[in-house]
Amino acid sequence: MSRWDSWDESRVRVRPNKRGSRPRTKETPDYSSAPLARVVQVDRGRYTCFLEADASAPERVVTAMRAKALRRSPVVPGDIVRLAGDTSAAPGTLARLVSIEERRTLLRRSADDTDEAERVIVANADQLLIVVASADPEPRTGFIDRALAAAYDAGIEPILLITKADLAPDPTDPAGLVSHYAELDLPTVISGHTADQQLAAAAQEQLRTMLAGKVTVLIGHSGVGKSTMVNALTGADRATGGVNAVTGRGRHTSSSAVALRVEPDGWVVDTPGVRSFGLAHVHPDDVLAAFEDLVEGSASCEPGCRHESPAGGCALDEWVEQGHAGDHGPARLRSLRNLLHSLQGSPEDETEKHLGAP
Ligand SMILES: Nc1nc2c(ncn2[C@@H]2O[C@H](COP(=O)(O)OP(=O)(O)OP(=O)(O)O)[C@@H](O)[C@H]2O)c(=O)[nH]1
Ligand SMILES: [Zn+2]
Repeated sequence: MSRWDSWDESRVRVRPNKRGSRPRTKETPDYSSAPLARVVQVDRGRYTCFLEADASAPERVVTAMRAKALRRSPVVPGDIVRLAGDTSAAPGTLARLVSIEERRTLLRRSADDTDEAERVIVANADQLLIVVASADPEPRTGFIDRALAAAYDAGIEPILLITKADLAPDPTDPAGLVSHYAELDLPTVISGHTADQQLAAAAQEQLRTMLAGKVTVLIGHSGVGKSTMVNALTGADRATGGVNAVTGRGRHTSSSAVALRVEPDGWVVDTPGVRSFGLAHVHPDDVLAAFEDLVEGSASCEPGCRHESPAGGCALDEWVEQGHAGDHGPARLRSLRNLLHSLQGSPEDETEKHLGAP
């Protein structure tokens, strides 16, 4: 056990509050003036945190460990935390992570669909960027539907990124995905290589605009082009599949999510170990809530309706037939049912085979 693990929070001396007014016990020190930081990576009990510039220091990346009092509190990338102790970021220093701010959103997954024990992937995300390739590998709507359901459940805005449009016969609607999701109000970006194997600039600019000021989580199967896009947007030098094929070694040094900055004020979170979602924790009503044009129609559903069919007591079919959701109502209901159906399917392989792994 390191000395950090045995650090007793109750014995930490805290400087007297300047205002001198707030009561404080030695069991619960007041950390409300400790600097806030964003957790960008978690690796075996070490938390890499990003601190904005303040009066005393420029922006910096600080490594922290959890204070004893937080030993049972999960801390995930995207968490906003307070740091005490040495926050200088000088080599060899460790700060103490002393509190976790309330999370605005939580992107979770279940270990599998029958396991209710859910796991948090990322905190405080605003957007989920669902990345699929036009081809190589072929896109699967089941994967997209599951990701959409997870996003709606978490209250996170989904965006669809279709890569490798250069490999598609119709680059304006690669793999027919644009028309397939036409009823969903799903912002969609289409990207591809130009003739000289460079990423088309237009898609990068479009994404850059959508990512500004937001925390955006990327999810997609191996090889769809996530690293290629992340590198282009962040300037980060993350290994890509191509490089990897040359070295023949597994490319991920860590399977944990990592947040990278998109200048000037956006963040992308890459989730190398997560390729799909178990959705056991997602309730149909949380998915329905994202369908603002349909949700009102559920007022006449049987209590506890899972919105599967009129036979099951669902009032949505009648509502849509009566035209309440407009011309697109029937198609929207079909989209909703696709997503709800995906809640029952089994999750795809969540573990990823690393290139070069035995
Ligand atoms: N033709 C084409 N190839 C692309 C495009 N974007 C990426 N690629 C290639 O697809 C391969 C995989 O890209 P990566 O960025 O490593 O994919 P990834 O999603 O990060 O894959 P993992 O790291 O395994 O999860 C690389 O050889 C890229 O050069 C594209 O728009 N068009
Ligand atoms: Zn219903």
